Amino acid sequence: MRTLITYIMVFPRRSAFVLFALLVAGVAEGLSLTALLPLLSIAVGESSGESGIGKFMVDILQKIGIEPTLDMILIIIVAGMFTKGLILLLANRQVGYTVAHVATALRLSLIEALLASRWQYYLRQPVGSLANSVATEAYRAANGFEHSVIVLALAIQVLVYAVVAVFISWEATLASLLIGLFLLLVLHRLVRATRRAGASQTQLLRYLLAYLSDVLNSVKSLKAMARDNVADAILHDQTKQLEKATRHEVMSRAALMALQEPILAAITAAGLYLALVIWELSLPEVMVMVFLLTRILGLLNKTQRKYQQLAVQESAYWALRKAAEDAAAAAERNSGTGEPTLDQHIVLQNVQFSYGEKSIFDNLNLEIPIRTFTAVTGPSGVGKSTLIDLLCGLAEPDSGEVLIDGKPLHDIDLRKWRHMIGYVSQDTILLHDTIVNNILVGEPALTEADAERALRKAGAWEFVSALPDGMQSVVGERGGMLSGGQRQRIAIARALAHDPAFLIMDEPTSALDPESEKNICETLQQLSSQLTIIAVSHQPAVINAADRVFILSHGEAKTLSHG
Ligand SMILES: Nc1ncnc2c1ncn2[C@@H]1O[C@H](COP(=O)(O)OP(=O)(O)OP(=O)(O)O)[C@@H](O)[C@H]1O
Repeated sequence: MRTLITYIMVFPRRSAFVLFALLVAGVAEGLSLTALLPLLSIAVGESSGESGIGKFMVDILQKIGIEPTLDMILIIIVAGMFTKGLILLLANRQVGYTVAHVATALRLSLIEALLASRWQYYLRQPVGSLANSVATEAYRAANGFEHSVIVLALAIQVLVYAVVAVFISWEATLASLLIGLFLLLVLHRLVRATRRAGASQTQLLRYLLAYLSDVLNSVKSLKAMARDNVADAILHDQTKQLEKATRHEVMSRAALMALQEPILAAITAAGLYLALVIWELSLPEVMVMVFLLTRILGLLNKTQRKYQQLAVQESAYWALRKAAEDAAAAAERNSGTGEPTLDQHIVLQNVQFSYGEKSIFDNLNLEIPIRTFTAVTGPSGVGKSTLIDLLCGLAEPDSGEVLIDGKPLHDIDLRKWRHMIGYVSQDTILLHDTIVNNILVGEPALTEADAERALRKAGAWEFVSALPDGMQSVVGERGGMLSGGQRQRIAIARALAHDPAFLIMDEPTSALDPESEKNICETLQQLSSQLTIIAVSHQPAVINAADRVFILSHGEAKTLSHG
């Protein structure tokens, strides 16, 4: 029930629209069936001109100039059904479009919240379970939306039907509704069982996909050590559990379907016996009772089946919504509005930083003047990458300041500051695409001329222009058709394409041979006359090429002087 209400509150306009479409279809059906009333009134022995709803219908028909003969009434019923079919077609189309829209809206809300979340939060999210949220959960949640609107439309239809039925026989209507409610209550256990099965499917799918993506990412090393069977066993086990949950769902669904009809038949048979044998009602009266009973109960049964389907899918909606809400709660702070400039220096002043209990910097102080090449070195795990995160605003100091031209970074518009940064990560992965696309990576503001200029600056133009297809050459899977040094130059060109003022490089030469490393270092030295560079590195060649070197140790930075 909560899901149903929530869906409608989250998508009010679309729900109203779909509901309206479904109701119009229902009313069309209702109207065409109302035309049955004169027939029924004849059936119960009322002469069509005397009293009640039959007379009402006859009057209306006569007023619009239609004589209520049997053939005319039958034509109206059939025409009504055709109209209903047409309206239903339009309504279903609307439902389909809306479901697609709901899935897209849910996906986007999660993706946007995640991309806007703090880096530390983002790092903790398993990729597989995110992929699962965006793919399966959004799809299931959108189907849940469809079912909830249908449940609502059917419930309203039951109500409308009951109102019409009261005019024919209030006793039969009351009896139908009471029996219907009793049936709903008796079979509700099956709905609850389906809900539990749906919730465990949602949970298991998350685990399974999170684990699967981890395994697939490291499959080579697992295979090489013949340990893929362990992963295989775990995946096998999780898949089996998922199958079990699906079986429970299928069983409850099938049981509900299977039980509804016989119970309904038994009730109808008992009613018939009572009416005909014990109460000795007339056959036409009994016919009316049976007609209303089966119609109302049929609709109620259908409502419950749809509600059961909603119960399977609702957990996907809640899981997805929780993921999006958690990500939104962990949104990156960007309260700064200051316009960034980089005309003087970047300074870290008395910076303290820790990951939870683990202290990384106690009192970090360092200065990076503009148009210099600064190298940062230190033992593994000392906090070099963390320093870079602080400079980009991906991490915030617990105390102390990151100052850009003397302005605290938290007062500066973070996005504008990041636009001024060119970043080359430790593990740059080139896309299986052309060189130019690898440099522009879809940035609409950049042109091929920017890519060429960046390649020249990165010292890569010589080898790129010598390729048969130049910048249009495809680099292969992960850039496999280029050498390590060439890949690194493409990565540098990518970081330079938007003309950054500050170039950050994490281990720029760790995978290179001495010759390529020397070339990259020369390029960085040349570039430092135009922009500010910081490179994290263990490599002596980089340290020697830099203008200034800081060694991180014990939470502080010490300057290394060299000639
Ligand atoms: N997101 C995180 N949550 C908790 N601890 C972290 C996180 N990121 C890094 N650490 C820890 O903080 C310490 C510093 O990590 P960092 O990656 O900055 O070191 P590093 O000097 O760059 O190491 P390396 O040279 O091995 O890349 C490490 O001990 C690491 O385990």
